[in-house]
Amino acid sequence: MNEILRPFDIDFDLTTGLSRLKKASKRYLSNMADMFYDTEKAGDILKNEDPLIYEFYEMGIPETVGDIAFGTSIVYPGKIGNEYFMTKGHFHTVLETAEVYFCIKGKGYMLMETPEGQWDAQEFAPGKAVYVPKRWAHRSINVSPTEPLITFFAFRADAGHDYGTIETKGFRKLIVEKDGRPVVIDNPRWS
Ligand SMILES: O=P(O)(O)OC[C@H]1O[C@H](O)[C@H](O)[C@@H](O)[C@@H]1O
Ligand SMILES: [Fe+2]
Repeated sequence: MNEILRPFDIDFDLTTGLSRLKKASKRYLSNMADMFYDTEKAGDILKNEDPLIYEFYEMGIPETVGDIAFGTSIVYPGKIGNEYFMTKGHFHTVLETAEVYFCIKGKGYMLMETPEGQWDAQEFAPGKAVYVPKRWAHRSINVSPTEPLITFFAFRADAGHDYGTIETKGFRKLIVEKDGRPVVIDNPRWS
């Protein structure tokens, strides 16, 4: 079906990243417990609580060529062990599709890697845009102890999400806190 949308607008609050008009999708620790490398720590936390790690908007844009999917993504502050709260991260199913993120609030990184093993981490700060080229898997990471990381994203609406690779192998690199600062380390569980 080639649905064509009418023009519309939507609000995103610059302090919370949330819209008053739409409901966000929420990911709790229980939805991604074994994506944090310290799975034992994640298990311990889950015995008492199930923290909200991030929220993002799926606007229901048709997944057709020529459409652009967009929304905000809000990663909350926190850590599992010394690994910061982050999104699951994904490749695009149509690998040859890029994405752009604009940081509205907070402090963090976009961690990226290609299937061939290149990796990169670009800093998020308010007013900075990060370009995720085609072929690069991407994960947002919030390194602030107090503030949410709020980004606005836009990508080709038919790109799709490929979670499988990241769910089974993880990213080659992790961003963790060491001596009070974020550092990039090799993922001990990557294989
Ligand atoms: O899909 P995740 O890796 O869980 O990240 C959550 C969301 O983050 C970003 O903002 C992307 O642009 C969305 O397409 C994605 O679904
Ligand atoms: Fe994406």
